[in-house]
Amino acid sequence: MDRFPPPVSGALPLAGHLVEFIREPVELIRRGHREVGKLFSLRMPGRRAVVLLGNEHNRFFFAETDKKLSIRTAYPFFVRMFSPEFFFFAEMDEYQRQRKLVLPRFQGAQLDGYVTTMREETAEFQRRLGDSGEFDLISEFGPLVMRIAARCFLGPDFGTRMDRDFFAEFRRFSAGMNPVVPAGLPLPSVIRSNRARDRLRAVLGGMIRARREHPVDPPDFLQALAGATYEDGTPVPDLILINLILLFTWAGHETTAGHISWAMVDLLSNPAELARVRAETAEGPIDMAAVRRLSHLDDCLHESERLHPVAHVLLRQAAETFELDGHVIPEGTMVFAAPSVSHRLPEEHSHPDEFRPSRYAEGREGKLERQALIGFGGGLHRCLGVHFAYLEMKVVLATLLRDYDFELLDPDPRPVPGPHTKWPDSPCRVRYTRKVPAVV
Ligand code: HEM
Repeated sequence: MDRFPPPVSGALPLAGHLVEFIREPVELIRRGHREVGKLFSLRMPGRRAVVLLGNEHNRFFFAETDKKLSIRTAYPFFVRMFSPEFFFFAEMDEYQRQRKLVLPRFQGAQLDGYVTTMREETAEFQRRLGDSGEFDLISEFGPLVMRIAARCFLGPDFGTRMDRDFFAEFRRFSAGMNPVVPAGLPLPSVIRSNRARDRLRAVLGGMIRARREHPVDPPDFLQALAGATYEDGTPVPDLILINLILLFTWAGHETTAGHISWAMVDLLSNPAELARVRAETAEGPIDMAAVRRLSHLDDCLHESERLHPVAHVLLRQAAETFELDGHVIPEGTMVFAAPSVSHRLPEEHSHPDEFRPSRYAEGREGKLERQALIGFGGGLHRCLGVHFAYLEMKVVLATLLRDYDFELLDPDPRPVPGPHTKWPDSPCRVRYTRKVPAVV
């Protein structure tokens, strides 16, 4: 097929680009851009693969999702972790039905209810930190984010039902995600993940049944799900409800912990920007009204999303053969978008490698810069938890930066190698000293 997009160099005889993709996907895609441009191919054993870069191609990628490009068949490991006919693995009608159940819980005033939990968990985190010391960002932010998600989605009593095992169990479940190896391969990590999934399902099922027998008022996230029906009044099967809770806890924990860690690194490496954020957080408790005023922190978080998108590649599969830029993309081809590379194209972002939150300032240019960000995806499947994640990152960072002085002990960390979520590689430690008495 000579109209297939040209390949990047470096394919090995049998493995093609697979080994390099597993080790350093971002470097490989950057080289593809340098050598070929914004549309090129990778050689993967037994599969065709192409990479799309830049704003125009990103628009195509999201606009054609569920049309020429399928998200349903793109992440096969997801079916094993959850189930067929669940969320974006389901037919469009069923996906929309399930999405409508939860969308309101992540919008508008509903989000305000999570702020109290986020503040309480951050205060508890600070109690554990004490007045001074050192910590590795991802090792500490990981459990903090997990606790926040568990309490927001499972309620205050999740700890008594799950105890510390919940976190270990959840990590085992999550470690079964592997975007590269074939879904059916019985790797030890996959077997452990399946067992953890089954145990988590049993506990979550018990919690849902308990809420039906003993409802809480006002209803929280779990209560709302326990009593949920579809629009036509049909009850929602328990397996769908359980999977939704697993999905939200899973989809948000490594990603959010990674993003907060990068934001911390970026702010501590840019004292002038940090000073502006501190000025916004100087007074009073970090409640919803305060969060709404944190516009510079918001810009900084967007800049960290641009420079270090933790979901560094997104995947679709060609649902039919189509033409793009004069090339032919056959049905079945894996199609990648790569925020990690697109976000730093010099022709689309000025000073692409510099931390410049002012690029999002009011006005047309600032708006265009924001629209070019795809760290949370785009179109219909844009991250359902984006507002939750931004809220959480603001509450945690604003509180910590208000109350502590930090120093970055491992400057300029590299992203963790490999195909998974790209957080800063350890060690990435900070030293901290409390500067004000706690305000809770
Ligand atoms: C910094 C944190 C996060 C990042 C970077 C992130 C990133 C993403 C991205 C890139 C997608 C689109 C995937 C694709 O198009 O292939 C996505 C989808 C999704 N995310 Fe997030 N996410 C984050 C936090 C969260 C949180 C906190 C939740 C839930 C509470 C969540 C739930 C979801 C769900 C349910 C989808 C699927 C949406 C759909 O297909 O309709 N995410 N996320």
